[in-house]
Amino acid sequence: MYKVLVMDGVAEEGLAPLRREEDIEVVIGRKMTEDELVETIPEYDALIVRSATRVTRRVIEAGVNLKVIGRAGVGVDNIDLEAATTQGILVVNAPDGNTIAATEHTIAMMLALARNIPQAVARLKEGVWDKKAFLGVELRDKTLGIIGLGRIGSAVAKRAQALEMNVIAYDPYITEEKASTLAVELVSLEELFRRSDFITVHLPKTKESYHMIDERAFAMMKDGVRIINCARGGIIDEDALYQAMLSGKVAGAALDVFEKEPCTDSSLFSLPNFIATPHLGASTREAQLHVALDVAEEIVAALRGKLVKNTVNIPSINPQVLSAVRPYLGLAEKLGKLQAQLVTGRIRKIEVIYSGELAKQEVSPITTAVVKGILDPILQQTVNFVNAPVLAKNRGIQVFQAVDGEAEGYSSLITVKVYSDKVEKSVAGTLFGKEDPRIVMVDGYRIDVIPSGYLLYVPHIDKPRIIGPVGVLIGEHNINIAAMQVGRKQIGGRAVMMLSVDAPVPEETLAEIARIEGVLDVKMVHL
Ligand SMILES: NC(=O)c1ccc[n+]([C@@H]2O[C@H](COP(=O)([O-])OP(=O)(O)OC[C@H]3O[C@@H](n4cnc5c(N)ncnc54)[C@H](O)[C@@H]3O)[C@@H](O)[C@H]2O)c1
Ligand SMILES: O=C(O)[C@H](O)COP(=O)(O)O
Repeated sequence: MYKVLVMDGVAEEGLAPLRREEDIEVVIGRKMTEDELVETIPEYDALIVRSATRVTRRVIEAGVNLKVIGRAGVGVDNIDLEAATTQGILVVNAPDGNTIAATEHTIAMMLALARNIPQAVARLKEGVWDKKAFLGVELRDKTLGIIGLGRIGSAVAKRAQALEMNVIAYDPYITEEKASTLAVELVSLEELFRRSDFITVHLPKTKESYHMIDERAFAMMKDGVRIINCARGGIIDEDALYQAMLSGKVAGAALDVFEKEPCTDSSLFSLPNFIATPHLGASTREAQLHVALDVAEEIVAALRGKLVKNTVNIPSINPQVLSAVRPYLGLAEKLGKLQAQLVTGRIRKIEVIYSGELAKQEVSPITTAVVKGILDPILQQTVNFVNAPVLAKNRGIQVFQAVDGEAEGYSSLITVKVYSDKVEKSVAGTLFGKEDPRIVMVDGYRIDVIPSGYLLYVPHIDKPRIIGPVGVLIGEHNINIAAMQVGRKQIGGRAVMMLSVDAPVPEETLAEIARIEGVLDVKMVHL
């Protein structure tokens, strides 16, 4: 008998796929503290949550019988994925079921903001019939700037166009073709800030997007801009938003999400032109039914050992193919991740070339691992071995796989070429022995680097007074250099330097390195 614990008020009707299984018992859990959950979890085989329950490392480590954790929704920021993976627990989510709900909530927030609806309702309920205080603005002919043109951003664009708004977007990870099928003009972030009357964010919270809308960003915006966030708290700097609203720069803001949730006290609440909802984006009957059904089906499949579509942390591949290619999957993903950090511009094409022994194998899971590595840092949606090719296709990225007999002296070689609208970059890797991964080539230059931790990539001109000064600058910041590799093709020509460092090199130091004469570029990479 399997036991499934369902938390956070996941929709009952959506649990039907679990309830109809005779050997699955469904238990609806009440709100619990971490300690209580740690005490409760050992008897369960599966756990289903929304965003309220924090599935911490302690909870996961206590879940000695846990096989799968299901998130009835998109964001898995409340689940310690690393702990789950280490523990061999599958994490699944339901990324599509609440797209429309979040989209419609965004449109509702935009209209409520434009027409002061929440404020007018509140005043009327106080018994005041005040028409003068709530003069609104129309959406027609206004410019809506969408940051993040994924599932929700695209759906918001369509609806805003129906409201006769001009839609522009910033999303450096989608192609022009994808944007043009939506009839959306892709612009730089600065241009979006300068041109938009309304700005809405629909991207994941990442290191890159954290406080993306800050004091500097507000300064670039039009006077009287209106801001909406139905994505994740923290993308907008709430203190900077407060100041920008106080000064009148921002005419109104609507937040569904906050940096700290639940948020019941904020300086923003004192501003009359600020409206908010308590993370209601996904809270429609339809969305809750869809996400619950999706996740319940996934849990049944996972408990039966069947193929699971929306895995967050573990690949789902045919076991026979997996055992042949498994040793290369980690390397392939790292090569993809490396490319994602080295390439600038919109990626159009990924080419994975297999040489040597590997060319005789069924290599498509390895290609998928490369694509996963490239898309993973970019997308909020879980990228896994099942959906990575579809996600690449949907984003207009072509993926090619080829074999080539020439393995440059290695028993097997994986070469990953990425073509963007700005650059063409090639990296290659191999396994030393059975499972010792190495990056052995960058842009045709031979190197030998372990793909792990922090790497500093410095293409330069092969001449004296480059390697030393780079080392000195890093050393001055007390950062230890663990290894260094230099590859060149001819004396005095172009060369690449790859340093393994024990900590990230600060931005200012990267700028100093870039200023060394003969240094052509500098990039910090984390693998
Ligand atoms: N309020 C809610 O209840 C609710 C409901 C559902 C989803 N969400 C949130 O909405 C957001 C969007 O969800 P989605 O399903 O559309 O995700 P998605 O993965 O389909 O789309 C995210 C988009 O953001 C883009 N992106 C990534 N980093 C970027 C960056 N630095 N700058 C610009 N664009 C960037 C990606 O290219 C992608 O197109 C997520 O944060 C998700 O957690 C909130
Ligand atoms: O990530 C999500 O799916 C949304 O933020 C919704 O979260 P919720 O299920 O807690 O409403």
